[in-house]
Amino acid sequence: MTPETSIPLIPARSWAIIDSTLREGEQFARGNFKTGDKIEIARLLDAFGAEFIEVTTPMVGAQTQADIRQLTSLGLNAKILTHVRCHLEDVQRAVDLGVDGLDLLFGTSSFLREFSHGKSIAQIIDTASQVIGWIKHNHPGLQIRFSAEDTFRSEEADLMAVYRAVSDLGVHRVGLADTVGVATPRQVYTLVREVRKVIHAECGIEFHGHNDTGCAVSNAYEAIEAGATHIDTTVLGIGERNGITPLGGFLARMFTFDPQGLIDKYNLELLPELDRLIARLVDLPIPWNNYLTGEFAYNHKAGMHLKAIYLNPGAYEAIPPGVFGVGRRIQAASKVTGKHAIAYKARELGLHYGEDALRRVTDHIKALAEEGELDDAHLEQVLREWVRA
Ligand SMILES: CC(=O)SCCNC(=O)CCNC(=O)[C@H](O)C(C)(C)COP(=O)(O)OP(=O)(O)OC[C@H]1O[C@@H](n2cnc3c(N)ncnc32)[C@H](O)[C@@H]1OP(=O)(O)O
Ligand SMILES: O=C(O)CCC(=O)C(=O)O
Ligand SMILES: [Mg+2]
Repeated sequence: MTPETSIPLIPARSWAIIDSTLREGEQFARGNFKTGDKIEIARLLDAFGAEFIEVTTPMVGAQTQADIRQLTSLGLNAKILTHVRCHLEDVQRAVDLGVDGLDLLFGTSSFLREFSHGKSIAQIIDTASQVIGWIKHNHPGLQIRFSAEDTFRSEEADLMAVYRAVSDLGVHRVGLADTVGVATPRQVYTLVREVRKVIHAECGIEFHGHNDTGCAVSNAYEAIEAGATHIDTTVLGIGERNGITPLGGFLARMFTFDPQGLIDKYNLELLPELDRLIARLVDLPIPWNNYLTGEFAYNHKAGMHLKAIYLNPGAYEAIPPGVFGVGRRIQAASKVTGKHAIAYKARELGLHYGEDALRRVTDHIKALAEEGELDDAHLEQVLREWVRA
């Protein structure tokens, strides 16, 4: 079987991951990583192939500063960015910690202008100009990103003024942040296209999407379709409230467009280890329906599915689990099973039935399962006894 040819090609080389487990993830209810945890997370993300790792602002305190220093001295391939307010003091504290870049932000919505920092758009641009100017003059090698926090509740004219100004000031990326998770995929697509028109061609576009309304993955996808170059993720999606675009969900989405590109770019089989590591550190189970690595993400049960799965797993799987280091589970013991699944199970046990016997044992198994749970061991027992009977 050849894959569907109508799937568009979005080359994996056209975008990069900024994993923010060590920044947004620290804003998760149970995210409070110790130095050793941070090193373990950073090393695993680096081994996975994440292009960027975003860490918390050094303004948090002395321990966080020391941790950033440790992380930047690990010699990772991933570039380390620190997330700081657009404020000279924060920036000056950050530049000596060995980071590769600074992710600046300033809220542009009326909510944040009124209730967070109290600055007008003109004052935001003026401050951005001072801060960016200072970085470029004193630390020209640092990457600079400027994000308009709460982008999707900001006035479009204000946004365009801010993005045009910071692009003219020479930032490497601008950021669009769906801070309260309210944006729809179409809004994200449209706004990214608009922003592209006012910034310089070499300036990247980053998207940061919260998941309050369940659109974090689709919004990240739409951002890329519209020309975004960088997507913020966290492992398992941890972050403020119910979090942001999860690394695994985002990769699952993008895999379908350019499987080989993803395989070449990342060590995808490390994803389960990353998910397990973060689940352990935040003391929560991996959700049962988690993208790719959830306990039942590759569980197949219905008879109609099983018949086809045995012939070609691609019939009911968009993404082959082995690529991400996970296995599939065939659940043949249930009331929704069918004769093909039962024949297959029997063959695995070295048992063979004629057509009639297969129909009868299948019906018997379905009836048993309708009365109560039937596990694999019980199914095996029934199949063996049936042959002897
Ligand atoms: C949507 C997001 O996730 S944004 C990132 C959120 N990240 C963080 O908050 C990082 C962790 N934060 C901290 O450790 C602390 O909040 C600090 C060190 C940054 C600041 O601490 P404090 O001085 O005690 O201030 P506090 O947190 O109560 O209030 C926020 C301050 O930041 C200011 N501020 C908010 N946004 C910005 C901005 N983009 N640029 C500059 N200043 C800003 C506010 O005006 C307020 O300062 P003010 O008291 O002078 O008005
Ligand atoms: O800096 C950014 O772009 C994102 C900040 C953030 O976490 C948010 O707006 O939700
Ligand atoms: Mg956020």
